[in-house]
Amino acid sequence: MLEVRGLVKHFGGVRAVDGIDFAIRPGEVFGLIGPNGSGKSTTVNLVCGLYAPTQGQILFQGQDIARVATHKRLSLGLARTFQNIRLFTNLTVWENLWMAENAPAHRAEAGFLKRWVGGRGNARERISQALEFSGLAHRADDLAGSLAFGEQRRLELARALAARPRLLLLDEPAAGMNAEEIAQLDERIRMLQQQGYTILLIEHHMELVMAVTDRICVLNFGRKIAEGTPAQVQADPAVRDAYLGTGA
Ligand SMILES: Nc1ncnc2c1ncn2[C@@H]1O[C@H](COP(=O)(O)OP(=O)(O)OP(=O)(O)O)[C@@H](O)[C@H]1O
Repeated sequence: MLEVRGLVKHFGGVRAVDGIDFAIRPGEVFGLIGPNGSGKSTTVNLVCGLYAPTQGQILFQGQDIARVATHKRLSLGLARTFQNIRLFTNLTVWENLWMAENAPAHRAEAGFLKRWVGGRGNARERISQALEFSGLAHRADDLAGSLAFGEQRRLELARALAARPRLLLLDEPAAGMNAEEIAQLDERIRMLQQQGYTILLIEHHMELVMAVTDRICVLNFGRKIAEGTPAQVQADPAVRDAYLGTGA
């Protein structure tokens, strides 16, 4: 589904990502973890197109997208949520989803009026489903800015889903959430996987990562130090060393 080969990103003298490789299989939940500053966000930004790589390939369904514009990546089926919530706070919940449904990726498919009345494959129906899935149906007409923090995070997820991605990038979705919200997030990630989504999860909350991922890639100082199942990476001395300084 997504393969990263020899990916490098330097910011001046900082080697934020320093030659990493990994491959995500269709239908899996793939975790990307590592201590602060290890290169996770930079990797996600490279994959979704916010940054151009210094070197390396990003293959999405076999096509090298390393130089493809962000909105085109969205149309190919790559959507993300942000670590820092980025919603249109002056629009309603429903309108935020409608904007996503009508992302540049889908604009060419039908005229405005046709889309507005829900002509293109029932956009309204899909928005309803995204609202239902994220537990926000009762807040559809409220301004996004008036939602509680946890609800805004759910709206971020719903918005990414409304773009109908094949690969969903979740950038620290549990940040700032309480235990109950994290349990709900855990459940939602599993449901999305059952529905056929492929997910790249960047997360600091280890319990969540270990519970929902199939495989994990561990970064440290911009390099991959381990890859494997949750059990394998947890038992890896290099990983324990990177996190706790208590390895081999
Ligand atoms: N735009 C930038 N300009 C310069 N340096 C940057 C930039 N973005 C990231 N870096 C540096 O690159 C390195 C990797 O940062 P990155 O944000 O990718 O790490 P991270 O693993 O996502 O960290 P965190 O867990 O704290 O979010 C860090 O040393 C960081 O300071």
